[in-house]
Amino acid sequence: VVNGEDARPHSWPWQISLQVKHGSRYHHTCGGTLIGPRWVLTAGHCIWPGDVYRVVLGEYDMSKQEGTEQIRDVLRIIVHPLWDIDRVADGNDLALLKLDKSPIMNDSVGLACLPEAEEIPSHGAACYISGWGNLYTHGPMPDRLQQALLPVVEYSVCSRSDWWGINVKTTMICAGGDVVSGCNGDSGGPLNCMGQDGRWYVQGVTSFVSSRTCNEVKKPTVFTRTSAFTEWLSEVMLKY
Ligand SMILES: CC(C)C[C@H](NC(=O)C(F)(F)F)C(=O)N[C@@H](C)C(=O)Nc1ccc(C(F)(F)F)cc1
Repeated sequence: VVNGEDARPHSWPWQISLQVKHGSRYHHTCGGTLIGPRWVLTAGHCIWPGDVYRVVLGEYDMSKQEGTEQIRDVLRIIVHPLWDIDRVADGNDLALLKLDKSPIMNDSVGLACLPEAEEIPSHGAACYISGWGNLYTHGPMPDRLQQALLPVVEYSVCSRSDWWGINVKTTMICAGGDVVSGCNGDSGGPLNCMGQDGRWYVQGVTSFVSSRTCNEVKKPTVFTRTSAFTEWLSEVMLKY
């Protein structure tokens, strides 16, 4: 997250760290969101065939053992059937991870809400990105979870030719801009928007930023819009 701030510890209890095994060690590769007792939502582009993953919940400061961390193995990975790394602009950048067993729900680990089908956060909606992604383009990863309030950019603006043009679809949400943005390593994490009921909804899954720089003017961060995939999400979680 570029130009964000340290989140208050465990204030986004559904935020997870997706970690990939390299040799004998695991390291953070993407964010994700706990949306069911045994289900984590992340980005399709976070998943590489053959890699071994684990999920760390209740994480805050990556440099410390805080006693709130819970580690789970990934039993099954379902990537959206239409996701294609060579067609990023087509969207569908989603994957569901089934955990070997549910984490213990407590003050540090909890569920995010999924929005209703086709619910679009209004332009004024308060949406926060959260993640351990780079603090700036080619910059360092933070130790502590970062957050930033990202203004939602209407599709009519985001799809202008000098903005994302035809690379943004209505199954995506644009938010942020040239000051605050997501950055590499935030992939798969949530765009947290507060609903009328005062609950937090995961309206987006961090998908892409400009390949030139994370916070580029007229290239807001692009999220997969979860309310466009409610049927697929519920089908998968019911079936597997
Ligand atoms: C691996 C990528 C598919 C996703 C990767 N995502 C991220 O770094 C994050 F954290 F913002 F989610 C990214 O934006 N990386 C930059 C370097 C990139 O490739 N951006 C990008 C790729 C394709 C398009 C498109 F859609 F226009 F084809 C736009 C931006």
